[in-house]
Amino acid sequence: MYSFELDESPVRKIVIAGNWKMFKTQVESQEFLKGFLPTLEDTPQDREVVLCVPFTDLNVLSKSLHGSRVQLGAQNVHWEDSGPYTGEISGPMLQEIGVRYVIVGHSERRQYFGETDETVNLRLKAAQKHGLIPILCVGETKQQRDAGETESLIISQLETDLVNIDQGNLVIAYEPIWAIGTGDTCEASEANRVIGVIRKQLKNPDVPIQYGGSVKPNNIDEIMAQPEIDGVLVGGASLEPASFARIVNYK
Ligand SMILES: O=C(CO)COP(=O)(O)O
Repeated sequence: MYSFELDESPVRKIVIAGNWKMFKTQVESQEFLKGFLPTLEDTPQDREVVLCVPFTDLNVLSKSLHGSRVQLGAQNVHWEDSGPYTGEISGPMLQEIGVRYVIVGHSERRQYFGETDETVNLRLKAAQKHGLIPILCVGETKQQRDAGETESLIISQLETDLVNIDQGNLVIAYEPIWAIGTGDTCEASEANRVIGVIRKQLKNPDVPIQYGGSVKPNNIDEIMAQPEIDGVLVGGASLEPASFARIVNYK
């Protein structure tokens, strides 16, 4: 069984993505690249490296990343192509400036900005319609974990989020909310187990599934050694060139 999985797994893409959240002005983003881009010289080619940056940084980074191996990502996308939606950004706007990935349904959007599984589903469809690869975030709170609801919660998120979504053009990130920004990383073996549960829910078992939540230079090697984990979505540790470089260049 295990060797069967090993034979099958090379088709799964490895995606190492930084989520800058609401950090870095344009000037700061350029400073970051000066330190970060030179560290990618020996990074194995089979790893996709992505930076998901604030909307205001996208245009300038699109130019600075041109010719580099780093893919540009946004952190949200609206479901309409255009319209009276103050404060929102659409798929065509992202696509036109060279954005390749977009985070959808991050727990901070769900928690602070009223994102629901229904709106997550609409945003996923819009991303795919415009040739963007969505990174769908799912994960449980501490309370849900303590109540033994981790699996049922994630299964219910996926059921709604993935209605009519092309699973050939998708990344999923398992981000337990209690592990985000807390330094309280989920045990690598437990993240591996939950990601296995997620994979069983999918029609396409080759969807890359990342782990996110307090990923750091000192735990990346153990996380990436897990057979089910196809990459990471990194918050705080993606803000410093040296720490994100160590993560991207995991052993
Ligand atoms: O939310 C996250 C990535 O999307 C994780 O954030 P931290 O890596 O800062 O815990």
